[in-house]
Amino acid sequence: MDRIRIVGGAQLNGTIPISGAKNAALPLMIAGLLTDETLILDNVPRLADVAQLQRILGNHGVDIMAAGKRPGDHEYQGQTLHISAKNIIDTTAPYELVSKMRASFWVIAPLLARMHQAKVSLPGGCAIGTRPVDLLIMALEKLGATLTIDGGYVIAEAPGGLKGAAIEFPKVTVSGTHVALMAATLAKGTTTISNAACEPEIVDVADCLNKMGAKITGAGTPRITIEGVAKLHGARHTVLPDRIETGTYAMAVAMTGGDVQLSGARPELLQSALDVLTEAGATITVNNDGIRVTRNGAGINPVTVTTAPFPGFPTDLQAQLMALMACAKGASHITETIFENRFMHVQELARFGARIHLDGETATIDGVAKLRGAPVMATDLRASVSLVIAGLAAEGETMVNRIYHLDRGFERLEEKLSACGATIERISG
Ligand SMILES: CC(=O)N[C@H]1[C@@H](OP(=O)(O)OP(=O)(O)OC[C@H]2O[C@@H](n3ccc(=O)[nH]c3=O)[C@H](O)[C@@H]2O)O[C@H](CO)[C@@H](O)[C@@H]1O
Ligand SMILES: C=C(OP(=O)(O)O)C(=O)O
Repeated sequence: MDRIRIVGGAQLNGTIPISGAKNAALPLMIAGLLTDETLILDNVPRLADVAQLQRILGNHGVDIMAAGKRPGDHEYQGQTLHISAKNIIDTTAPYELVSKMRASFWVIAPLLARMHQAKVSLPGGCAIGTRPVDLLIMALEKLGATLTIDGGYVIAEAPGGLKGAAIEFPKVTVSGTHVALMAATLAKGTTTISNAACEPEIVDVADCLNKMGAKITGAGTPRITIEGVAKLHGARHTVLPDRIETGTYAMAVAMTGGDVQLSGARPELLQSALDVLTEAGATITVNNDGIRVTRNGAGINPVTVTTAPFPGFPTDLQAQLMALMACAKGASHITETIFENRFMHVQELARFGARIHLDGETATIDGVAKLRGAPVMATDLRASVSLVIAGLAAEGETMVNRIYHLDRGFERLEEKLSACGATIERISG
């Protein structure tokens, strides 16, 4: 199994290009199932999750052509995918494929909307909580589908097609909103989604669906309205920049000190995190090319932060913030409200000498003057990268084991960080 070796202590200085967002690219690829014409997606990141979804879509009969750099592209352009679901040959998404990645479960929505049937294994994904799919099932039932669970599979049927309905989510759910949105585009009549997730990735998917001929208004607000159409067509769409990757590198710079340009980043996608970083003592400047993060000399101020759905502080940056606060001048408090078990990084950060006390959903972090490198490993994506950040700031050598999760969500992590002066390398085997 691959590992990442880091020798910490150096400041980060230079430019980091921000990739397309994993959490937008995945539902956008899935939306390709809604049409028999070709959907072209630009700026798709090269990630293990994207490759895995290509396999899953391939199993349904989808043709995917990947093109790399084109003349005129700058060095770090993401890949372009041509997704053609002309013939869907299989409406089953098997356990072996779906269990590796949570978002793959969402294929249930377009399959049901277009083919009126789907059999999809219950999902896997990051181990950060129980992560049920009851609200996704509720939304599809509201749209007139019949769903049963048998042998670990959700079997969904809507023989006469889906019908528009009023869907109200009792809690904000990104997955529920994606599924309801995609399914409703081809339903007969009008659907309203209340208490919808407002995450930028939902807006990106809605924008793409509208380019494909869907009639969606209100995406980015808690109330989305979808007027169903009989057919969607092909379109071309560019995946928005990854706000979690942006926030992760911003926190890395805040922790090590230095001066880094996050090229292509969009500040409005992570304002709450940028505000927290400013409070912590980093200087954030917005310019034409993205966001510049600097921290010179001064120490890190402690903060009190609670994760919340967008536009609140994202749960996907909670672990990284905790790494940063491990070196703050005083006690910080971080409360996780989205996932009940997203603290797997606490015991690993302790290996660096971090002092973190967990009480229910709140972690108290007593900052220490210096972290020291250590062998560590993590069981989820953002926890893994929090260990990389801690390793960059720690004195001495850190070995991050079991880096499979990192490859799911961070494109060319070692390359981007070494270009800014970090000593970081992948050790294969
Ligand atoms: C691929 C992707 O985009 N993943 C993101 C997505 O995950 P995901 O879409 O899985 O997260 P949700 O917003 O759906 O989950 C939020 C909360 O609702 C609960 N819930 C969800 C569905 C359901 O049927 N029943 C239920 O109880 C979940 O357990 C969780 O406690 O949004 C999360 C919250 O911003 C992010 O951390 C993930 O990175
Ligand atoms: C939790 C995440 O991914 P997933 O929902 O695919 O597990 C994530 O992107 O941080």
